[in-house]
Amino acid sequence: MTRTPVNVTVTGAAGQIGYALLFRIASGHLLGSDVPVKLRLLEIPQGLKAAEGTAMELDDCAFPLLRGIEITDDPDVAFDGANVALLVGARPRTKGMERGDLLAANGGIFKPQGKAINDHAADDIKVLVVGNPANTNALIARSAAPDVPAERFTAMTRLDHNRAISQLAAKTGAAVSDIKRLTIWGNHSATQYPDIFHAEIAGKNAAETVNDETWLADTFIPTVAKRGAAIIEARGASSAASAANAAIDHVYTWVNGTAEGDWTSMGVVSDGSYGVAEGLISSFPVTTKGGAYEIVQGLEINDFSRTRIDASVKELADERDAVRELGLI
Ligand SMILES: NC(=O)C1=CN([C@@H]2O[C@H](COP(=O)(O)OP(=O)(O)OC[C@H]3O[C@@H](n4cnc5c(N)ncnc54)[C@H](O)[C@@H]3O)[C@@H](O)[C@H]2O)C=CC1
Ligand SMILES: O=C([O-])CC(=O)C(=O)O
Repeated sequence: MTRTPVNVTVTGAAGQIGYALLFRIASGHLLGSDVPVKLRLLEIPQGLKAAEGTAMELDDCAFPLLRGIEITDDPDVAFDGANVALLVGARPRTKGMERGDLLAANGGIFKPQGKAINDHAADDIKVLVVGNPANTNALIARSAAPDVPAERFTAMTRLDHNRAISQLAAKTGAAVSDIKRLTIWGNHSATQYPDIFHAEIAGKNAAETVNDETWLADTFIPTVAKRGAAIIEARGASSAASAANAAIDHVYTWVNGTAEGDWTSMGVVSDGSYGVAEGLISSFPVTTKGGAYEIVQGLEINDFSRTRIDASVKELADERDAVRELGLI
């Protein structure tokens, strides 16, 4: 049977994450090894030539699942009929730029993109925002798309989730595949909270297995939360391949489901669960099935976790207030 290709739009396609991401989408890792895709690459005018170069390389791979590539600097064209949108392109913070300036600059990108998604995307559109500040950029895009169900806008905390699993595996000597039910709460920023109190290592509670609150507070949490900065320091450039890998994992899990007994972390619109103000796009533990996700309910939150979740959610609320003041939402 010939399947209809899925339209996948990638913004910031000529950037470093784009370069690591596009080949894996085209080879079937985003949606599945039997799902053909059509790529739409959105860039700013200065990025179009480099995007064309990447498209030439994609052609040269002769990927059987890749059914077309279109390159444009027009969001209305890029999101026309889009089923999946990966919003990677963002304005990086430059020297002397205040946080408010960064939010304003990104508002100029994510507001029109949200509107273009609202007006042109397919009814089943799923959006992943990677570009930083990812949670608040997702909030801006979502607010500009009132006709799209709010739960279709998500922000990426899967890289943090994967980083936390890897750190926990290294600490305990466990295999990565033995670690389940880890949670990233809050913002994709240094305030994020990687929570191992509900995690399991080979079926045993992770916090009890580790049994070392000093390591948890002073090593594990800051290592995961500041990993992005450590990569920049070491590599001289921000995480690209691991970020692309996490974007693939995020969408693949959203579309294809979490394993029985496990969950993942996604930045999703809060319904008020766990005291996170309704409407904020915050990271939660979620299960996915049939292309939809649900926030895991009923987890007991201890004092150690509560303080840290609250701090990260407060930062999200502050960012929301700042973009509201700027008229972006
Ligand atoms: N959520 C997460 O876990 C992570 C997020 N990031 C973020 O992802 C973003 C992209 O990172 P890189 O690829 O390394 O950056 P990059 O600077 O290499 O590429 C960004 C690309 O976006 C393009 N762009 C800028 N404005 C655009 C617009 N309005 N429409 C379309 N394209 C536009 C630029 O021309 C550039 O080609 C950054 O904001 C970075 O901070 C990076 C790592 C992890
Ligand atoms: O810190 C950055 O700029 C990139 C990022 O989001 C990460 O690696 O987590």
